[in-house]
Amino acid sequence: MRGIVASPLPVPYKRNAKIIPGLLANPFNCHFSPSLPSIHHRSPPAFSLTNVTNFHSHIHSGSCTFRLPRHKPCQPIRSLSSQPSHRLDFSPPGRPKPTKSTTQTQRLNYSTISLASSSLSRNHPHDTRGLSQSSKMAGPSDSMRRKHKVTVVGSGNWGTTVAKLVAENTKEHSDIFEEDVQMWVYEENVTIPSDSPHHAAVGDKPQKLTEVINTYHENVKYLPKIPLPSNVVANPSLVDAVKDSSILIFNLPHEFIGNVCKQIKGQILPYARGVSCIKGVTVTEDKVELICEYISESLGIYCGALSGANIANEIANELWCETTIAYNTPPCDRQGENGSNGTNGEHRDARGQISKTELTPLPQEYHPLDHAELRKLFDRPYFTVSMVSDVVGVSLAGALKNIVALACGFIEGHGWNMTAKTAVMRRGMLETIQFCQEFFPETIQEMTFFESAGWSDMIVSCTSARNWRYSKMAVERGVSLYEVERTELNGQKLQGISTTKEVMSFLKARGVQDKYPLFKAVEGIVDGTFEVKDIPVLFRQ
Ligand SMILES: NC(=O)c1ccc[n+]([C@@H]2O[C@H](COP(=O)([O-])OP(=O)(O)OC[C@H]3O[C@@H](n4cnc5c(N)ncnc54)[C@H](O)[C@@H]3O)[C@@H](O)[C@H]2O)c1
Ligand SMILES: O=P(O)(O)OC[C@H](O)CO
Repeated sequence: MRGIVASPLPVPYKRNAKIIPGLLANPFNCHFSPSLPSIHHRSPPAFSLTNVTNFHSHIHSGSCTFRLPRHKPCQPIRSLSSQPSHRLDFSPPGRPKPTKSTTQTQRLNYSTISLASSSLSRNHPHDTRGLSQSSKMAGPSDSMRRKHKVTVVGSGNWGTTVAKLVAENTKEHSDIFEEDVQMWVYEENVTIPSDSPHHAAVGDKPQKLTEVINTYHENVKYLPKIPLPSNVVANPSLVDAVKDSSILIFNLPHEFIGNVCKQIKGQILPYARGVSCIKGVTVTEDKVELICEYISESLGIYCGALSGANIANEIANELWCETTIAYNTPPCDRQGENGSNGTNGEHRDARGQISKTELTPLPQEYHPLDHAELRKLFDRPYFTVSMVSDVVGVSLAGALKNIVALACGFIEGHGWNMTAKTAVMRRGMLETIQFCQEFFPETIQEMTFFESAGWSDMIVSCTSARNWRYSKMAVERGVSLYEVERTELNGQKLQGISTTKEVMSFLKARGVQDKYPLFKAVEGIVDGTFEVKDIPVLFRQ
């Protein structure tokens, strides 16, 4: 995996302006209402950046219509009731509807186009209909089943927040999960802040972060002032933290995942399953890989992806939001009615191909692990989980929005406001979708961009998350992003710079960087070869 080699952002972000050619116009006309009570569509929207003209969107009440470019044939408009699979599922704050609702199942089926051949349907990796029921009918009774042990690998701002909510759920579902949740902490010495109630006990004497967490049940450095459940167990040993865990939740800045995987390869249960909450990509020479795929291949396990419009501090304070989990239960984890696993360890990768990684089936003595169980692990009254199958859309939307968030910070730091930012968000989303279509055409499902992992994350990231906030600050202060990260973030990481560098190095290796003018401009601004003031020029070409 390539390291992060972003050169420091030169002070002014301006001189030597280079005009970058060719932002493309837009592919679809979209009308939508904020409440989206129904959707009428002519066909799944085509988001291609080619053949596109006159993008415009406006809000009106009552419906959302995707209009294809004129030359494309349209199917008859069907009402929501006759086409529930396209329905956007808005659960109100509080407990979500039962997992196996018709809507949910049918919506999941929409995300199956590339693999939905009849010969595959029996072990269709995306089809979860009735799975829990059959799983529960088969094999040992629930009370006899082995519980899943859960480890969160990472303990930053988001890692600690996810450990908190997962630990609340393991307690609540202690029939399925072991109550204690291991949380691997990259050990460091911390000083307890003077305004903390724990300060009096130790003063300014440096303490080990793991000991502080386990004593005071608070991550004073990365998630201060949030009480953690006592069943979150901080562990400074990575190998010990993952030992015997059947569920591994990866949650650390993406630049560290390579080293983590190296350390735990061969040290985990062969049938462990993963969920990556990491927003980023890995690039090796001219190959781009999803983080969850990288984890799968490095460790020989299946790994899904969690991503959404999620500001850790808000969720830690139990302010409601939603998220998206993409998980394709491997066929070998589906227990048949006779209690036997469905197949050998074959499963499909993010490109829809048979994966080179042969999985070890999850033993039947365990509770099955599918959408229903994952929802039990992650869903909270303040954290509504939507389960989908599109790992590509969920992973890449989560990674690429960080590039766009930097652009929006630059824009605002320059003095422009919300209207300019929405223009940049729109362009950024088009390039994101183009990227997915160009490099993962086999499996990408455009409806994913209407999940929390899609547009919602784009909006929140460009208006209130760290990559936006600190790139704005860097421009306002005329200092580099690295400088701001070092002085303002107290050890937290901005994922946008490294993602920009990695994505651009991949695009350049392919010779297609000019097809992504906004991404290219962000790299130019970071490197000092493009001026923020010239961003509008991109929109005129
Ligand atoms: N913070 C959020 O609001 C949020 C929300 C959603 C997703 N995410 C994503 O979650 C992932 C994790 O981010 P975060 O916010 O928890 O992290 P963070 O930026 O808050 O913290 C940095 C973490 O990296 C660890 N670290 C430092 N050096 C390390 C090393 N050499 N090896 C391993 N770990 C090291 C630190 O101990 C710390 O836990 C990122 O991909 C991020 O984009 C973050
Ligand atoms: O704070 P950021 O910029 O890392 O973004 C946090 C989340 O990804 C927003 O959904």
